[in-house]
Amino acid sequence: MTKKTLADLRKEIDTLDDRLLELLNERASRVIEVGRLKAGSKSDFHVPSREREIYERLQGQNSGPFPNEAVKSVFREIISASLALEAPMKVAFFGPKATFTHMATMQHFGLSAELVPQKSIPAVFEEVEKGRALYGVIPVENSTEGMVSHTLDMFMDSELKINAEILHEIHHYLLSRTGRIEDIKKVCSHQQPIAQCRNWLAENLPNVPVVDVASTAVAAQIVSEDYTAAAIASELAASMYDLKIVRERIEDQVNNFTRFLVIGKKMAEKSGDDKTSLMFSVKDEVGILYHMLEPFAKRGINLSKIESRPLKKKAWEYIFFLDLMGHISDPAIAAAVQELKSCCQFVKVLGSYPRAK
Ligand SMILES: C=C(O[C@@H]1C=C(C(=O)O)C=C[C@H]1O)C(=O)O
Repeated sequence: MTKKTLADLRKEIDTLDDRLLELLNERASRVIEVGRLKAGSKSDFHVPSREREIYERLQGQNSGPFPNEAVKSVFREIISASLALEAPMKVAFFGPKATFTHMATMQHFGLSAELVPQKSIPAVFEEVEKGRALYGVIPVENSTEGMVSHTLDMFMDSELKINAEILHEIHHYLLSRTGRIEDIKKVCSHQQPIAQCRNWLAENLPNVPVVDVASTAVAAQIVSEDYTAAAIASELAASMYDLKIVRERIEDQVNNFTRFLVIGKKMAEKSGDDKTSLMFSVKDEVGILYHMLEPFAKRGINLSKIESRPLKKKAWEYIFFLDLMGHISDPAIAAAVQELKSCCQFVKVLGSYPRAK
């Protein structure tokens, strides 16, 4: 058999791409039909449980060599683009553009959703509450810096539900106009990334002043107008502000993850591998901390997090935030939450949603 030449192989790839494109258009026309049916029955356009089913089915049957992770990324974009044909989907996120929240939002919703940056966490809640966006994305905790208390506080007065969580690995990039480390006379960033890259800066740019600014995106913007400055920011900021990467992954700590929440008006459907978030305040009694955990312990329910925040309206009273494994529609969890109500002033279910992997 004669060996295929580069030209032969490229010709075959072109034919395969033609078939893929044809199939994508065939798929898109079915999605448009689904959209018409949904409009007729007034049902939800965006169905995350169906999307999950598609990813899981395809990843389960993929025999390679196309990587399984890429199956999900490719189909996320196909679904994102198809969904945009049914109805435009607006998602508000805590901006500005090129922040880690922006990257996490793109990772979750794909590139065809309309992503709208908001100036504050309360503004994200408001966009969703007023129906101007279908979902909102906000940061809730960082594996090295801890909880974003502002996000937790917002749930005290809001009826929005947590629909999903997104785990995003944080990498910091040193960016500048020239891309040359010797040109750098000043480094700008938000105080959190500065703290997370402290050792790297001390070792590599010991005599360069570090200036803290409002966000990594503001830092990137400053640097886009100053050849002697560098920003610590996301990889996305490099392309958005036309900057060069001086050094990549300069964070001191490996395994630096931020967890984001997707909020919406409805409760997410059960996926079979879910988490539930609760918020409650307890009566001021002896042994109350023991009693509030008892309903979960005796049913063998796994708690993954407990946080307390001062109840602002009253000194020395606290609100608890609890994450547990399982869905609120599971009988054991529903019973535990019911029992918790007997020792609490109030209990609010913030949402049941698929656990991020
Ligand atoms: C086509 C549908 O609508 C949307 C688009 C999907 C897709 O492209 O496969 C899947 C789920 C929905 O978010 C559907 O509900 O089946």
